[in-house]
Amino acid sequence: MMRGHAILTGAEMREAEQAVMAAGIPEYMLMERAGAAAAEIVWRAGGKRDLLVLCGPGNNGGDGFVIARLLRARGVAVRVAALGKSRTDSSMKAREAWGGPVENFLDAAPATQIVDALFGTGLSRGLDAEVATKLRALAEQASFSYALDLPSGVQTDTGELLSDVPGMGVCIALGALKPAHMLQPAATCWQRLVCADIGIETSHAKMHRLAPPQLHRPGPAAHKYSRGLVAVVGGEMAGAGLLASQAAAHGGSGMVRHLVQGQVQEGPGAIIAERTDAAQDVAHRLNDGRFRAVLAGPGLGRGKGASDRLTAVLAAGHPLVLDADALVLLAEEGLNAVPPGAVLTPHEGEFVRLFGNLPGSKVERALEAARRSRSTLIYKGSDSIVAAPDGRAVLSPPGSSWLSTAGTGDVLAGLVAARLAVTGDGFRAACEALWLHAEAARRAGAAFIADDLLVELPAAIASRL
Ligand SMILES: NC(=O)C1=CN([C@@H]2O[C@H](COP(=O)(O)OP(=O)(O)OC[C@H]3O[C@@H](n4cnc5c(N)ncnc54)[C@H](OP(=O)(O)O)[C@@H]3O)[C@@H](O)[C@H]2O)[C@@H](O)CC1
Ligand SMILES: Nc1ncnc2c1ncn2[C@@H]1O[C@H](COP(=O)(O)OP(=O)(O)O)[C@@H](O)[C@H]1O
Ligand SMILES: [K+]
Repeated sequence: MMRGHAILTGAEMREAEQAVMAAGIPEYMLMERAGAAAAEIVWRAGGKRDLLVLCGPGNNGGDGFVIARLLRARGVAVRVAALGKSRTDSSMKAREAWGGPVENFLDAAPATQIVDALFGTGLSRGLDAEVATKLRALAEQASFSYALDLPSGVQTDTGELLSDVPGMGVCIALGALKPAHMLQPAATCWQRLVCADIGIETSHAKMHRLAPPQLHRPGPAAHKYSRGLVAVVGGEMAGAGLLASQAAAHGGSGMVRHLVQGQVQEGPGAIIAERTDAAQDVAHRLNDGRFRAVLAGPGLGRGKGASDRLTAVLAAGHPLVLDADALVLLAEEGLNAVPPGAVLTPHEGEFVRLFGNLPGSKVERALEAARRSRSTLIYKGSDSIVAAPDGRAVLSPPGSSWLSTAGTGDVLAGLVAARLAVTGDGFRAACEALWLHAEAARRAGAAFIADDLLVELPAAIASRL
């Protein structure tokens, strides 16, 4: 599977930094690397436009002093404004190397470009109100704004805003991404995110950014069963099952059987829709060893009939994708009812029903839920997370907010079922489906409805072959 950028928490970042230092590279050299990488980004974006670097008391501020020095050397009119004294050895050294005037932050006049190097991963509380207000004013008056590592006020591991954070142009992540670069509300505080390599070892990271998948076209020996047979078990709301089954068909599976409750609705001829009103009809149809994935939940319903259908699904013993009403029904029975090894796709409401109000960041909650349910999760939202019981997590960057419309979750669930049937790997399937879903939404543009995502899926898949 293609791996995206590594994501490290603040503590993991410090450990990685310690490892580099243990290998003989002093902290100040890392600061020079960070400052040089960021200065290059600022130089390419803003050239010789006048620049104000806002430096805090810690190493984030130290990085700022390095940027100021390097861009001054390139002929940029640089001013520096600091929030008090520099308190770390490296930042004192960087300040000394700058050697130029240092204005008082609260008195600083605006500039065409600003670098926010007030606080990074060391932020321990929200900014004082007057500091936050001044930062907003300077950011709003600048044409180019850069947040160094993180915008000041953003909590590194949770993505919470501990104080008011102005919108920034570019966020320059240093060494590795941090959870806040993917999590809401932080992840919408900038227009562009870049990650600067500073030589930190990240190969051990358990968290990664969602990467475009590497997909494969069917080989010459492929046939519909070898490509993966999917069952979508529908219920009371026919439309949801129809959306999910079409997504499963377009998502790359070889064949989709849609087990419908009630009248079979008009749908694509390629999907084998069968009326299976009684739970034993579902059980009978699923008694087929060729199924590589069974999806239940979209439009299932929550009454006795739905519960019986779900029981038949669980008893069949196939690889499972459980969404929507299936999750609500399972939540009523308690976590032990969740079959280990399934892929669960809860939105926030379903997540809380299943797992209660878990503490911690969204990633921590996702990982804890995956561990407790022994299942792979897609914890949905504008910062969807794939989490596995073994501690792996993949975080998706903010996607199209037009996805916030009915039925898009059904499409995602169908896609997961398709990719599970193709790959046989729940975690991989979840990541591939999440990427394809986001890509289909991107291609669909504005004001789409869930059905429009289906039309975009072939192109989304073709783009990754
Ligand atoms: N790790 C790495 O590999 C590398 C890290 N690098 C860089 O280091 C950055 C992390 O540096 P850092 O740890 O010194 O923390 P930083 O964000 O500068 O702030 C800490 C200071 O701020 C203070 N403070 C906190 N909140 C406050 C508030 N609301 N209002 C006022 N004060 C507040 C806090 O004081 P205290 O909480 O103790 O009161 C402390 O004095 C990282 O983001 C990256 O830019 C690179 O140089 C190279 C490689
Ligand atoms: N504001 C948003 N930005 C990006 N994606 C979103 C947003 N809101 C919802 N989504 C995505 O849209 C889908 C909605 O799924 P869900 O809530 O289950 O809807 P439904 O049950 O109606 O299909 C999920 O994939 C979710 O991650
Ligand atoms: K910052």
